[in-house]
Amino acid sequence: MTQGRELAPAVRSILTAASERDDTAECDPLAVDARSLTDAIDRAERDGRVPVIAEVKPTSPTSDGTREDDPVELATAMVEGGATAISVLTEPTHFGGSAEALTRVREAVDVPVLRKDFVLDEAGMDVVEADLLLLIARFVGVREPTDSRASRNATRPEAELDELVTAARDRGFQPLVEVHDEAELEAALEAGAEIVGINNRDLAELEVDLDTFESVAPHVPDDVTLIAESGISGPADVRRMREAGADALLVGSAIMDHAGDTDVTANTRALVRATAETETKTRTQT
Ligand SMILES: O=C(O)c1ccccc1NCC(=O)[C@H](O)[C@H](O)COP(=O)(O)O
Repeated sequence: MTQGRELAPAVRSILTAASERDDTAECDPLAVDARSLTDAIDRAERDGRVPVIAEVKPTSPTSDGTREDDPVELATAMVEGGATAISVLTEPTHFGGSAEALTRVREAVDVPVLRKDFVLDEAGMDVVEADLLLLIARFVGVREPTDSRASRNATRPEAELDELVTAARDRGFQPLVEVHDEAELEAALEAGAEIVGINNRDLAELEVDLDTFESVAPHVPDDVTLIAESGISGPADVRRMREAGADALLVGSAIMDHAGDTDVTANTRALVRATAETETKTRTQT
């Protein structure tokens, strides 16, 4: 799915690192007993909370700094602020994440936990248990060329999106398929995705534009759980994404506040309580 436009150098570097990762040791496929995201969203809606998936994101290529806080303390503080689910970056080199952090977070909270990483094939799934697993449509079927001819990963076959969706479900994960445009959405739906994230961050330029969600969301069938990802900076953006049809929002930077080091409970709560009583969802099936 990456044909066409160039990727930002930081994203190329992320993909190269993903291709060369040695945490994808050959091991038995995981068998996960997953916590349901849709049930968690329903609970939030009943409580009058905007469903927010709060992200433990120590740093990133576009962050203003790094937060060194313990991931468990961050995650429990986010849940205290009303988060419906937690996303944990497990990519170590560019995001400061780890599989161990995810495991500790999942043990500490009772909400669903998303593994946010750059999974390119089935072997990449069997690293750590999580309730949801991110699959990025743009990166499926593509492996960055590696200089390391010795890298055993260079010989792993590339997978198709439908195969990865099935493989994730076979392990018990709920696959969250991330898209950025209509073509990727079509591929995600053809692959059988039931949870779709529209990423407002363009991985070619790393620029964020909330218009992306607004333009792609109307093409998402109503029976798909739809998540607005990236660039949601405050309550006004929450309202905007909800009005455009988001069932839930994935928020990292605005909660982590890498530069300001503010209270993640308060930051989460501000988003969870962003909507007034008059909330509308205008997504229509096409
Ligand atoms: O966040 C980045 O800088 C980034 C750069 C390159 C590829 C992916 C990147 N982010 C991954 C994410 O999906 C976000 O962490 C997530 O959607 C939350 O975004 P935000 O609320 O804007 O931090």
